Amino acid sequence: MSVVMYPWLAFGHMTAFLHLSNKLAEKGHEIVFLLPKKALDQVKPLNLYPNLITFHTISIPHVKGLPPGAETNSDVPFFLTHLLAVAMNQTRPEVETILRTNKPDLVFYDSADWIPEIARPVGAKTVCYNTVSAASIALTLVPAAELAKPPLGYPSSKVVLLAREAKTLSFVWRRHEGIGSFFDGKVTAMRNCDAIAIRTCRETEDEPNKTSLEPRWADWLAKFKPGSVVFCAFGSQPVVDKIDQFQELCLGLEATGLPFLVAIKPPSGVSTVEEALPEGFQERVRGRGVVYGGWVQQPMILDHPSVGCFVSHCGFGSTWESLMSDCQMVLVPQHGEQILNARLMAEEMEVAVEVEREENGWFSRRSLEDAVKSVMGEVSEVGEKVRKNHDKWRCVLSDSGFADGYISKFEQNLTDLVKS
Ligand SMILES: C[C@@H]1O[C@@H](OC[C@H]2O[C@@H](Oc3cc4c(O)cc(O)cc4[o+]c3-c3ccc(O)c(O)c3)[C@H](O)[C@@H](O)[C@@H]2O)[C@H](O)[C@H](O)[C@H]1O
Ligand SMILES: O=c1ccn([C@@H]2O[C@H](COP(=O)(O)OP(=O)(O)O[C@H]3OC[C@@H](O)[C@H](O)[C@H]3O)[C@@H](O)[C@H]2O)c(=O)[nH]1
Repeated sequence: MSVVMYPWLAFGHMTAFLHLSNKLAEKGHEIVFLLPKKALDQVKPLNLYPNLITFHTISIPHVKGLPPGAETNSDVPFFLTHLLAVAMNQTRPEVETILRTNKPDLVFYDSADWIPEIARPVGAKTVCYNTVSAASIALTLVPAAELAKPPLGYPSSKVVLLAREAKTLSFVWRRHEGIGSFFDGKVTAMRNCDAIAIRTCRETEDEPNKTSLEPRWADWLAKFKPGSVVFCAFGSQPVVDKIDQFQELCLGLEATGLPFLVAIKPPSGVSTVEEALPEGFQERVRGRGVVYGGWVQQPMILDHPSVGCFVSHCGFGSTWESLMSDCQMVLVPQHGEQILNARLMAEEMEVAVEVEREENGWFSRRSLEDAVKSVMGEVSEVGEKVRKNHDKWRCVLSDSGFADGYISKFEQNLTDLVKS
């Protein structure tokens, strides 16, 4: 089959689409992968089948209100995400031309809800591929009487939001000029496609990677004892918005006394992470702690023998990557969808520890320090419990028959869809 993929302009989505592309290419299918120019450097190394997966860069137009040159979510503050959706909508003519030229059998998309309208005339079937958890979809898209009330038949009493956390979902129904609401867009995307796919269960992020870890990090990590370093990463988007919370995070890691590497975007109001660091912090942690504002090779860092703990924001990509690693996991989710991923890991599967928050939703350096120590301490009941459960899950999820079964069935469904 020939397939075109056009994911939402966020790394968490692009990487998930690329992992699926690898699985389809492994079966011999051809993929044209559409993405903004700026994302190419990060996404290209994940391509395991360059003979079958071709990247095609799309020009993302400037929209008033977006930072100049913004092309992906990592260039855009969270509260302006809707403008990135406006920019993506303006790429429709370019994508239409690509579909007319390529005449694919299938087009995969998640956010660009107009894809079915331009795919149908060229005879292509469409798949709305959801890269976030089924729980997040259920709580945001199934209309319920109360905000974020789980719909009928929802299988968990633990993967839920507290009342104050549910308030963060108000953006779902907020209408924006020209694009309507997030809810409208997602429902249109789901209604008009020929098939809905959801990324769930065994993930593909544990693919062997062809490149090696950058020497600057490999050399730095090699200085520390096996399993001793805390790696903290908050995804590709700026998520810790407030400078005070950013500093609590740094101070909490400092207080653990362990070596640590943080990869995070700067908070609002500053342009580099260095400007936001607490006073005297760099001098105090020199030699054992680094806070870095650029892109790092996360899966490879998680795989490094010196790394023993992953402090994560619970993006769904990072959630799967941490599950497949053998790091202890500490969770500091920032938004509704990430909070649900955290509940799944901490409450339902009991493989991780979620950092406690105060009534106002903030976490303190002390709560972060406690959470890290609870999983890294040599004699810790909690640490032992989550490690044991995590080992069990990793074993189940890594079994090769497990993943292959899913992919083969999925490929068969796609073949039937194309023939139908
Ligand atoms: C703060 C607001 O953020 C903006 O959200 C965009 C981000 O949305 C993330 O997550 C979701 C994606 C999907 C999806 O692809 C398909 C679905 O059927 C449902 C969802 O739901 C969510 C989701 C759910 C709950 C929640 O609290 C969320 O924050 C998101 C996506 O992964 C991320 O990459 C996007 O950037 C939103 O546009 C809004 O304008 C902002 O104010
Ligand atoms: O420096 C970096 C940052 C990120 N990454 C990779 O980029 C991906 C990030 O994806 P995540 O899903 O974890 O997080 P993001 O915040 O980028 O994603 C976004 O879309 C997916 C949603 O589940 C998240 O809630 C949303 O924030 C991961 O595969 C991670 O390994 C790096 O390799 N290096």
